[in-house]
Amino acid sequence: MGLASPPPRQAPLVPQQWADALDAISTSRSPPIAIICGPKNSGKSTFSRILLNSLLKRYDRVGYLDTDVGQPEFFVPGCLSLHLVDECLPDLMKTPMREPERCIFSGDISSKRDPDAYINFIFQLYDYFLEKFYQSDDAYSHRKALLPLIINTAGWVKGTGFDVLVELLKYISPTHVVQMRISAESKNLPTGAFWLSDKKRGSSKLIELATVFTDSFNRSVLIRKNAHSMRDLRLSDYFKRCFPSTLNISTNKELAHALASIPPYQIHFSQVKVMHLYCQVPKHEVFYSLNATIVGLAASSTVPTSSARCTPWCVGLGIVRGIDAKKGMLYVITPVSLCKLEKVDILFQGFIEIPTSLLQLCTVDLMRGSVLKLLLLLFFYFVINFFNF
Ligand SMILES: Nc1ncnc2c1ncn2[C@@H]1O[C@H](COP(=O)(O)OP(=O)(O)OP(=O)(O)O)[C@@H](O)[C@H]1O
Repeated sequence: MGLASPPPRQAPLVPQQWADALDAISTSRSPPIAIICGPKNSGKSTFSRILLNSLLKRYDRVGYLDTDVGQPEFFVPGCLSLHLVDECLPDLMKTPMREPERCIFSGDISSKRDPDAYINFIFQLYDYFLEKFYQSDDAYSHRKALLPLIINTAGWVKGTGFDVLVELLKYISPTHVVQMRISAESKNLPTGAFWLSDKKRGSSKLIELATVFTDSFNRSVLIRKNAHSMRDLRLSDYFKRCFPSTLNISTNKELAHALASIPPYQIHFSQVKVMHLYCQVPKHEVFYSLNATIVGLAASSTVPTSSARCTPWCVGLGIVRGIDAKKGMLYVITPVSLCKLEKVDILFQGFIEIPTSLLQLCTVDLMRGSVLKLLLLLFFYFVINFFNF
């Protein structure tokens, strides 16, 4: 019987069709490279997580390429990241934040603004995975253990998203393509190997899966997530890492106060190059434009030399808390360790916004400081004037 409104669950439902697919992928002879695609909210992430745990029964480590910049699985919004997971996920309904093996700052929560750059970011992460973890090393008479890879995609079905997916599938040529399908056919991807021209025969195994929840008319019931608040939550969780875990920060208010009082890193303008990813900023405004924004921190020394289209790896995010134009200083808060930070010489700026709850409270804190200063100044002004009089 179908479920009209699925209740919140502690563990995912794994129907037989899903179980068979998991079995087929995880017992394949060579380490699988599986791409999971299909409409939004159709269960791609849930299936990917179950697959991850399933593969960890056979492999010590599993690669996970997170391409959804709007709702990332393991890292922060605006980043594409490659993870090497070596422990089963304890909770399959949500994933904890993880430090990525490699990360690229795209600076946006969608691929639409610059699909070409976005595709190149995925290729760069994939090429890195292939080179490091998917090539046997016969020249040294011992074989590296190859790792399987899961590539979870955003809900790309139509328009630019569809074109991005086609490019991705052509380039990667995965061993398995898992396609989630819902009952509304017009919202699904085409069936079969839609990314290949007729003449070619692909080697990928195609698996089509139905979503798990249906109503009494057998129509798919999709559980929508609040993407905006999930992004804010991820960013808050990330910046909580600026503090020791022993410090009990449970509300956004506490986090905002803590962020407002932490001593920031001081970076001289001359130490960094600012790269605006989606807009041009007049030269004299470049540093001012960073004030109160989130930036991607990267080091030019990390640009992979293998390809012309490569971008420097991102080591993490920072909040530019203030700018002192006279001293030529930027004040940045970040959980990135000092040894990584020392190599950072690029600040990427895109459209990743500081969660409003943090921004308002930070501003209130800063304003409170300014108001106090103003009151003191007024007080001294009146005292001086009073005695002069
Ligand atoms: N097998 C399942 N068991 C329990 N809940 C599920 C299952 N599949 C999906 N859901 C629920 O449906 C919602 C959407 O699932 P999920 O996040 O996996 O979809 P998605 O296709 O990855 O979405 P998006 O494209 O937005 O990233 C989630 O709340 C998830 O918990």
